[in-house]
Amino acid sequence: MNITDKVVVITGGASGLGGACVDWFVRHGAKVAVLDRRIPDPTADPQIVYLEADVTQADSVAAVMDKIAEQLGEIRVCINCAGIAPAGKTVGRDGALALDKFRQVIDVNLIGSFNVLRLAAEKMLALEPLDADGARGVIINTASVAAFEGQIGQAAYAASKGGVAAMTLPIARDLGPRGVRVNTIAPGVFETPMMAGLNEEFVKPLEQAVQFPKRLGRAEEFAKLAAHIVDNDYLNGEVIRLDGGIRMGPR
Ligand SMILES: NC(=O)C1=CN([C@@H]2O[C@H](COP(=O)(O)OP(=O)(O)OC[C@H]3O[C@@H](n4cnc5c(N)ncnc54)[C@H](O)[C@@H]3O)[C@@H](O)[C@H]2O)C=CC1
Ligand SMILES: C[C@]12CCC(=O)C=C1CC[C@@H]1[C@@H]2C(=O)C[C@@]2(C)[C@H]1CC[C@]2(O)C(=O)C=O
Repeated sequence: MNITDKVVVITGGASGLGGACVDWFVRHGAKVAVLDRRIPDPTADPQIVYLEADVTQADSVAAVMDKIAEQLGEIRVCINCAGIAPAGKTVGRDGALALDKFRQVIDVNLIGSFNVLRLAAEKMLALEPLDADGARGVIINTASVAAFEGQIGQAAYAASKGGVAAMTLPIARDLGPRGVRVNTIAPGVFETPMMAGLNEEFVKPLEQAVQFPKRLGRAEEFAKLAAHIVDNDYLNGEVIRLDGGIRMGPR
């Protein structure tokens, strides 16, 4: 799908990987709406529509989708980047991990992604196809290499991202017959505010664990893959690692 003039909804677009997608898609002629629970100064870029919502909330996300369709037009692309990555061992110094902490990570990363994509897909399915194949839209989710190699303290995070990876194919099967493709990117370790604040002592070994190039991923590299997924009409139902070949160890 050519992205020029297409409406692209990006969750978590106020920061990091989502923010890089916002920049990339705006630069390449898309109309971008950001859905985030934390909105930057809305006057900063008049080309972008910022809407505040929590991805876990059914009603407010539905209202935001209506508003985007009203303000920008036909929603053709949805990129789910909103997520959280708190760590917590199953049984730590203070005892068993609080169930609410585990639930919150599943709620934001897994249920939040599904909530957004189901409502975006509903909008896409109501649109006319764009080409002879019957293409109506594209959905991109963000998992993590933790879906496959969760580290110590990442039971909740790995479970949430494993869920995102696992739901990719069945959702592609649900929506494919009606012209919507669904793919997931599983990033390795990227330089974003989520990683900011980690000192050299933590970052160096992570960089060394990457096969090549020996550095953290750049957010723009994530955006480039998202753009390729949108552009390549034959890519569907796939989970794509973007990780420089890293395989995470236990810690
Ligand atoms: N940075 C990294 O190394 C990696 C990140 N990821 C995943 O990529 C995605 C983006 O991560 P980063 O850009 O690094 O993080 P980030 O912390 O820079 O950005 C996350 C954004 O999501 C928003 N957000 C969080 N919870 C929300 C909610 N309930 N409703 C609406 N918005 C919400 C935040 O406000 C923030 O703007 C996340 O899903 C993360 O798990 C996956 C693998 C590696
Ligand atoms: C980079 C990690 C793992 C992959 C992912 O999906 C999200 C991440 C952001 C938080 C990082 C994750 C990681 O690799 C371990 C660290 C760096 C984590 C923040 C603290 C962390 O657990 C650590 O410092 C380990 O030494």
